[in-house]
Amino acid sequence: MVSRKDAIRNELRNVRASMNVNDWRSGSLLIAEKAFQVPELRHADSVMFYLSMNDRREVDTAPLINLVTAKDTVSTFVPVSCDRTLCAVPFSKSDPVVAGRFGQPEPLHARTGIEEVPEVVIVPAVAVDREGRRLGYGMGYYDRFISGLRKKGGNPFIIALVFSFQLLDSLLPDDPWDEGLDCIVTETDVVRIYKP
Ligand SMILES: Nc1nc2c(c(=O)[nH]1)N(C=O)[C@@H](CNc1ccc(C(=O)N[C@@H](CCC(=O)O)C(=O)O)cc1)CN2
Ligand SMILES: Nc1ncnc2c1ncn2[C@@H]1O[C@H](COP(=O)(O)OP(=O)(O)OP(=O)(O)O)[C@@H](O)[C@H]1O
Repeated sequence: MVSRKDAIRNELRNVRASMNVNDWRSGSLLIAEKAFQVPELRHADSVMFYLSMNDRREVDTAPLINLVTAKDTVSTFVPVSCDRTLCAVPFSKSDPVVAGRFGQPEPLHARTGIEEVPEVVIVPAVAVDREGRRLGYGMGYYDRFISGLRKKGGNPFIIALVFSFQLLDSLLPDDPWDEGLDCIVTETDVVRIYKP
């Protein structure tokens, strides 16, 4: 049976994959500029990015990585999959990358075992809603990772980067393990989610 999450996921993945390269590139640039206006990111000392799967038209993180790392005091991390969760490994933009298990770029020389909780975590998404729910590829990697950071006592600020067609007006299904977003950035909007 196809769950409601799977149905939305399949539909939005297809729409996204059909974006033409110019719209993807210009949209990603606008999203980077907007995201860099978010104070929590602009002033962060440590940030975890994702390395985008550009063929799938995930929002390209390269322009944002350039903006954030222009200040060379910022520690930057990217995820590598370890067991059923993610590890944050230090990353510089000149580091060589290779395709991971699902085709996601990962640093060739991943230094794991870093316990630091990044102040800001930039997450990819297939779809999000205005209350901060997020759908990914459906394997729960980011949910497990973020809940693990909270168990360590961290309180990272979570920002999703999406194209505006991925920000839905209807609400996504909410499962008990879903970790909420703090902020959503599209080409046209910054949506902050207020949690009472
Ligand atoms: N760019 C990027 N990096 C990322 C993620 C991501 O969503 N995007 N991740 C987010 O978690 C983590 C990697 N996890 C991923 C999990 C599944 C798939 C994926 O494409 N799955 C296949 C199905 C694979 C299978 O069933 O064996 C698919 O959906 O087509 C990709 C990444 C960390 N790095
Ligand atoms: N904290 C957690 N502990 C144990 N299992 C979890 C946890 N979070 C998620 N899962 C499992 O992960 C699976 C996928 O969850 P979901 O469909 O919400 O993924 P997603 O948010 O779309 O994926 P991703 O986070 O990888 O981008 C679920 O079957 C769920 O049981």
